[in-house]
Amino acid sequence: MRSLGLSFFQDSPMEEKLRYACDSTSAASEGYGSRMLLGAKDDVVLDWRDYFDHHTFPPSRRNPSHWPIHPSDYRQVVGEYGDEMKKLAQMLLGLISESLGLPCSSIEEAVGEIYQNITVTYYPPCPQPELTLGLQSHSDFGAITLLIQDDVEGLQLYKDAQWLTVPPISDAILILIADQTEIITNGRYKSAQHRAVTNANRARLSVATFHDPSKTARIAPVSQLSPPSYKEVVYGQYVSSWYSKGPEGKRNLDALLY
Ligand SMILES: O=C(O)CCC(=O)C(=O)O
Ligand SMILES: [Fe+2]
Repeated sequence: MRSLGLSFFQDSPMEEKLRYACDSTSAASEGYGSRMLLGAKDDVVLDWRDYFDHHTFPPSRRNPSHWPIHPSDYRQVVGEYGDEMKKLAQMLLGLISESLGLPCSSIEEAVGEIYQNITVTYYPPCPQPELTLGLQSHSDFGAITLLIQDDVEGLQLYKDAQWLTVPPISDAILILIADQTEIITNGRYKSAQHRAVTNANRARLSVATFHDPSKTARIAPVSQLSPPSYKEVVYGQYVSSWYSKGPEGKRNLDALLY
């Protein structure tokens, strides 16, 4: 999966990449995009990254003709990778449920049908890394994210009021709890606040596989873990507000706290 992503970003001519350009006016649309955005003060670059987003579940959203055609096994590998990651995500949600004394299916039932997106992110070397981030501080807004990275440092986690660099173990799958799991477990599991930094010398690649509820799902803490500390939210409204206000750490989740 990583080598396919790298091949797309490093070997495809720009003209080929732009054939898959996503709709930059709508959030998380499928395809190739670049977020080398200028901030309000027009000399501030917000995110230093290129990415390709694939919609892989439910099956009705999966349309491999939207994905790169080179290398020749690209579409098949993305499909199989999505299938395996979904099974792993379901197993993990089951184990998290059981660890809280809940039936194995509790969190998955609260999430409902799983929407899966696979985002390959390419962070080119950045000539002045001290001026920008690869990806600003956020927690993922869905239920659970499975992340793989290459051997280049860049991912950082916020813990105990400081940023810790995650060792880039290239054959590990990193599990990131996301906001809806924090709500459903009533804060017993916390979503991970993270960001990516850039460096001047080496490009970095990561593949994040997000598992989210449907936009119409109503998400609330499970009744067994009451009294609820978080207000119920319609997932689609949560995502819209996340995109319109921006992440700034975990402020969108904090806004739901009683
Ligand atoms: O590149 C990384 O390691 C992190 C990517 C990420 O956090 C995201 O896409 O939400
Ligand atoms: Fe993330």
